[in-house]
Amino acid sequence: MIVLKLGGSVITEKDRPETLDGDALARAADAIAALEGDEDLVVVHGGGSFGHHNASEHGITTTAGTHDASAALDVHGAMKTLNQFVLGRLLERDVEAVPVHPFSAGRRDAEGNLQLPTGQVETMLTEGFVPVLHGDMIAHAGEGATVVSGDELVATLARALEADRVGLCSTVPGVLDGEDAVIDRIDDFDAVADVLGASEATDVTGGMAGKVRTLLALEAEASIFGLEGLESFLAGENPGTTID
Ligand SMILES: Nc1ncnc2c1ncn2[C@@H]1O[C@H](COP(=O)(O)OP(=O)(O)OP(=O)(O)O)[C@@H](O)[C@H]1O
Ligand SMILES: C=C(C)CCOP(=O)(O)O
Repeated sequence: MIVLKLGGSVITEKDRPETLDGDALARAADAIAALEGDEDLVVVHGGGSFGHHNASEHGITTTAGTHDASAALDVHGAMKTLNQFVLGRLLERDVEAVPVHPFSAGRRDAEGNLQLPTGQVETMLTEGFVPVLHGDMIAHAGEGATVVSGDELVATLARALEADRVGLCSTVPGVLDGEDAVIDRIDDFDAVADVLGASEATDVTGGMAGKVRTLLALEAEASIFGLEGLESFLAGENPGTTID
């Protein structure tokens, strides 16, 4: 069982609102379609230039919510638009991709912890589908609705489904050190904290520091790599940075 996140920074042009990077998405879809064997795959995608701009305009983050349904739907609608593009590129390649919209499926409790039932995802997998989730809005006790990042969804799914492998395909070839070289392995947040930054583009969910923190908390080993590493990751290798 593999849980794979396609970073919004890879599949969109993150600096230009609601702009797809069609070539990059096609390459990612090619790599997924080439996955051999009968390994289960769950795909999660991030927002990139879809979702983050809308959330930022409304002042919505993962902790600061809104009770304004039209603001929530603005962000959710942008993410559904991107989800349609991702599904479309996968379907064109005969990947049996089906959507799961987290806004309709999960919630956060008053402490902000994500609760995401996964029965539908498990049944989809058993029936031969590739579930495709995405960063989204989510009902949040006491806050209205907040943003849930694709990274959080990956971590929650990996735990619930007992994933063997977790991959984050981003726009960088891995986590970079102070000299921009890829760090091979990270097992301690403090050892790398000073090189981990936010995203360079509009991003309400935490950039690289948030990713490393989230992945370190997982039991399964995880990899962060660029588009050029996606095929080898799906083939069982460990491109980029391994987080354990
Ligand atoms: N030490 C680091 N190594 C690599 N990237 C870093 C580092 N510090 C900060 N970054 C930034 O983190 C970005 C990746 O995080 P980002 O959240 O944008 O990725 P994503 O998950 O692909 O996109 P999205 O959040 O839209 O889904 C890089 O593009 C880079 O700007
Ligand atoms: C709704 C939004 C902003 C999606 C956030 O998902 P991410 O790009 O994985 O951080």
